Formats: sequence, C-alpha cells, structure tokens
Amino acid sequence: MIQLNDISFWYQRNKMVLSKMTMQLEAGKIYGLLGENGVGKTTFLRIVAGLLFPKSGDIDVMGFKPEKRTPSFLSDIFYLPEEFDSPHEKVNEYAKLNGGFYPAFNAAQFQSNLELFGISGNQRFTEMSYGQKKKALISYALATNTSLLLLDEPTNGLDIPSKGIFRRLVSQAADESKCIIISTHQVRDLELIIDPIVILEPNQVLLNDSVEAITRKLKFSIEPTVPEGALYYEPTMGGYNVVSINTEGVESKLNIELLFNAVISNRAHFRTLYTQAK
Ligand SMILES: Nc1ncnc2c1ncn2[C@@H]1O[C@H](COP(=O)(O)OP(=O)(O)OP(=O)(O)O)[C@@H](O)[C@H]1O
Repeated sequence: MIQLNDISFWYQRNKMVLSKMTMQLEAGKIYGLLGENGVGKTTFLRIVAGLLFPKSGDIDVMGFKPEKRTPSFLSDIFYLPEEFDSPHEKVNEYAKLNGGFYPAFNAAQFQSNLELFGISGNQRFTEMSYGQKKKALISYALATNTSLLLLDEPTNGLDIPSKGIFRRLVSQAADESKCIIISTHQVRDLELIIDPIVILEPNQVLLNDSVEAITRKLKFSIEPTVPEGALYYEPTMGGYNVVSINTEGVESKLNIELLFNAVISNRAHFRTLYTQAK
C-alpha cells in the first residue's frame, strides 16, 4: 500500500531528517509508529499524506504520488495531526461541510462515534476543550473510512475511558483493505491494537516487524536475576524485566515499552537483527 524507496528529506540542508529511507507498509494492518522525540515521525506522516515533498527518492501510496495531491488520492486518505486549528463550525456542521469530500464517509457512523465519546454534535469546536475536540475529530476521521488513516499521537489528551473507546473504534474500523498508521509515545494505550511495530531512529527505520515475528526472535520475561546474554533489562518488582534472544523458541508476550528501550539502547545489535527492515 505504501512503498518508500531511498526517500530523503530535510527542512534545513545541514540537518537531515530522513536519509535514503526504504520501507514498505501493507493494507490490513494497524501500524504503531514509535521513535524518540524529533526523530521524524510527524515528518514521515506528512510526506505520506503529500503535505511535505521528499527531496529525493520515490514514494508510492496506493498507486499515487502523494506530492501530486490528486483529488482521488486526497479523498482516500485522512491525516489527523497532533496539533490542529479549531474549525469555526459546530461539530455536525463541520462533518456535513467536509464529509462529502470522502466518498465512503458514513454520517451514521460519525454520530455513533460521537455518542460513544459523549460529544454533542451541536457544540462549537471553539468552545470545546482539547480532549473534546480530539474526540470529535477522531470520530470524524474514523467515519471518513479512507483506505489510509494517519493518526499522530491520537490518545494525547484523551481521558482513561476514552482511550478504551478509541481502541475499540480503531479495531472495528480496521479491515483487510485499510492501513492505519498511529504515531505514538503512549505505547501502553495502544499495546493491544498495534501490529506491526515500526521504530524510527535518526534518519532511518530501525525496525518494522509484526508482533509475531518480534516474539519469534525475542523473548520477554521476568527473571529473578539478569540472565547471561540478556539484550536489555530493567529492574521490576521481585526481579528484572528482560529482553533476550529467543533461542529456545518459547512464546512470550511482547512488552512494547521494553522492546523500545531495548532497541534504542542497543541500536547496532538490532540493526543486524532486523536487516530486512533496511
Ligand atoms: N517546520 C520545521 N522546520 C524546521 N525543522 C523542523 C520543522 N518541523 C520539524 N523539524 C525538525 O525535524 C525533525 C523531525 O521532527 P518531527 O516533528 O518529524 O519529529 P517527531 O518524531 O514527530 O517528534 P515528536 O515525537 O517530538 O513529536 C526534528 O529535529 C525537528 O526539529
């Protein structure tokens, strides 16, 4: 669905953000896009959405070149940024005005999403809190039913029950024809729904793998002492949270936060382990 070949991008010539990045993302998945602050997650999403243009390399999104911003491309992709200006309209007016641009927009689904989040469609965006606006825009984004949905830090500002509703709505929205990419630092909010996991490092993709493939390669366990050969460990109640190579082929439950810390503190090793992501 998305193919990037040797994409490079910088805002200032002396400060490369993406350097010859090659990556493939498929339909039917909810990708979790992770990376330290400033590594380029938003930049990546904006390039895919056609809002920023690569300086070199090729990008294909659903058969389109995003930078051409053709109506058929724009009507099948939705990008929800982390920061947004408040629309002037009431929530329902906004959806009525803009929903027509998306052929698969479902007004009933929009109302049902709003209801689940407890948001009134008669409210003006300008009179809503940040979290309320976010819930209204998430409701709208999901109701556009675009093939590609890009969500930048969607759970920021959501209260605890709303995070659960968000997970439920995103899981329901996902199907074989859609690709959803969620950039987040709140991995615990999304641990249950994101798969594959993509981790960016400065300029590059460090890991792009399914949860199944990650847990085939790596073992996540709690041990009383740090085992020899552990890739990464953190103290926890009564022992250590440990990431090690899964030499015995045991099944373990992926701990994304632990994986992230393991990858970031051990980049060279993971680059070798995940050479296919390059
Ligand atoms: N408009 C801009 N002009 C110049 N540099 C920019 C601009 N936007 C972002 N950058 C720089 O590009 C790099 C990548 O920024 P980006 O916002 O994509 O990172 P991010 O991974 O989304 O970060 P965060 O997790 O903090 O949101 C950063 O070093 C940032 O300082």
